[in-house]
Amino acid sequence: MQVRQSVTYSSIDSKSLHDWIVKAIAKAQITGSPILFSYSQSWECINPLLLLASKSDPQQPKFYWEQPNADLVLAAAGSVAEVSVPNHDLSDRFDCAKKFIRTHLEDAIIAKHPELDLQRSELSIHIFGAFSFYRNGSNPNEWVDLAVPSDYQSQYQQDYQPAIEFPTLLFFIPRWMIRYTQQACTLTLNDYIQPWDHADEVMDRILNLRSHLSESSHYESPTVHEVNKIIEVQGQQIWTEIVERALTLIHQGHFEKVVLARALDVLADRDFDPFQVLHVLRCEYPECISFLLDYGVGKTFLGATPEVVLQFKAQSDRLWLRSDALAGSIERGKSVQEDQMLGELLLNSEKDMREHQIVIRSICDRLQSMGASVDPQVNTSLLKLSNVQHLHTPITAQIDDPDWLIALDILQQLHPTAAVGGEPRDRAVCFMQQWEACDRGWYAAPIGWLNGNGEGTFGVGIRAGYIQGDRARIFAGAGIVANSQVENEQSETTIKFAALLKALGAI
Ligand SMILES: C=C(O[C@H]1C=CC=C(C(=O)O)[C@@H]1O)C(=O)O
Repeated sequence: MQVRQSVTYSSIDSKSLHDWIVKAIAKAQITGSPILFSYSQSWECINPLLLLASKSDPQQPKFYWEQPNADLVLAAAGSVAEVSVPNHDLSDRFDCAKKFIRTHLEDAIIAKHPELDLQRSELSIHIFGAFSFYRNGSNPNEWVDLAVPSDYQSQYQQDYQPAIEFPTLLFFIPRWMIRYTQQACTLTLNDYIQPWDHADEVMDRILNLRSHLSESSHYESPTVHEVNKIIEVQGQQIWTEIVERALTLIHQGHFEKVVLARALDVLADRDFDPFQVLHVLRCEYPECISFLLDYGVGKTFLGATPEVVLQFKAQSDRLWLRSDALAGSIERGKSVQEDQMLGELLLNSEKDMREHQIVIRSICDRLQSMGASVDPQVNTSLLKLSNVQHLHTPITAQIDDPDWLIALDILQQLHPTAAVGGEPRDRAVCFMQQWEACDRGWYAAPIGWLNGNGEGTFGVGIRAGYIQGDRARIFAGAGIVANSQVENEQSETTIKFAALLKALGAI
């Protein structure tokens, strides 16, 4: 990927910026604590992904989000504040996320270039991050009847400890962010201002960063790698046995549905370039959200997800909510006729509709349990992606609450939906945690952004994987219900893997 990046910017109003900084220092002195300061101006940017690739330091956190159907691209790097909850920490991660947001956004000063054509209420500090699939401290031994036999554990699981460990919560406020829509492109620079800071020094810090971003740059992807090995982490035979075991438990009434994932390790002769991989995904899957999260330690989680677990927007004392029910899959046809025939087959499949209805029901029940009123109008249609088609039902709801941070409680309640967990959830998740050989990490978990205006979107981290140097671990899961056929579920996951395998240059 060798593309010239040319960036220009409108001339900054130094006087106005200086005045804002003086105000922020005065506020920091009055409160006796640092103040988050955010400055936005219009920006001209040809390609935010290239800007991120060329201007971010490998040690810095980075986030990229491209959602064509919402006309939104966000690219951000660096960190002025972050919170992470490691695996062994038993704190409530959703509570930690809420505290983090409150602490940092409460007294923040939000400033803008006088010529930026946006209301101050439209500007906001954005926070990016992800949760892991499993909550910390969850106990997989809760139901002995779902437990794995000890010989299975020793035989298959010990070699497959996660190669890459991700925290159960990671949220960060970036040092800079590009927000790109068809109408406008804005650059936001964030800084923490201390009571003892001098306005001129803060000005220098902000202007230096802006100049760095505005210098024309050039990004050249590292030499093209070659994939030399693909390893099925658990072995196909074992996955088949797990699906059979799940089917037995479904027939015995232990649960109705469980979503079981396979993982592949893809090894190359040199390092993968995550930006290049994401670039392929964003071109191939424009109906999906392309995302990348790298928390600055050489590990990147990326993918192109067709599924939103929660989108929210605060308006007065009300929060508008949307969640996707996505479950039931079939391949794409080689001709228009075959494709239509396969689509009809999926829409009329009793097994797939049942699998899908379980997801709709579980999302609606959980929204209602939080006090939300769910819109009764639900329409199921086909979502066609390059490699696969799905049954898709968007669910919308509203909740009256003056505190938009209730969105995080709702997210906690929704995750994992029955599209990536199962039903009843606790039993299904207990089974998955014990039988799947490798930790899901951030796979199939919420990843996304929110801002201080009470808006946010969290996608489900599927069609995704981790990249660390010359190795990648990718995941694909399938919902198992009564009447699922093991071979069909296996081929469904193979079709789903194709997205990442292609982007990694493995097929
Ligand atoms: C769990 C995955 O897909 C979910 C989303 C859509 C369709 C699914 C299915 O048909 O099984 C899965 O529930 C995955 O891609 O890893």
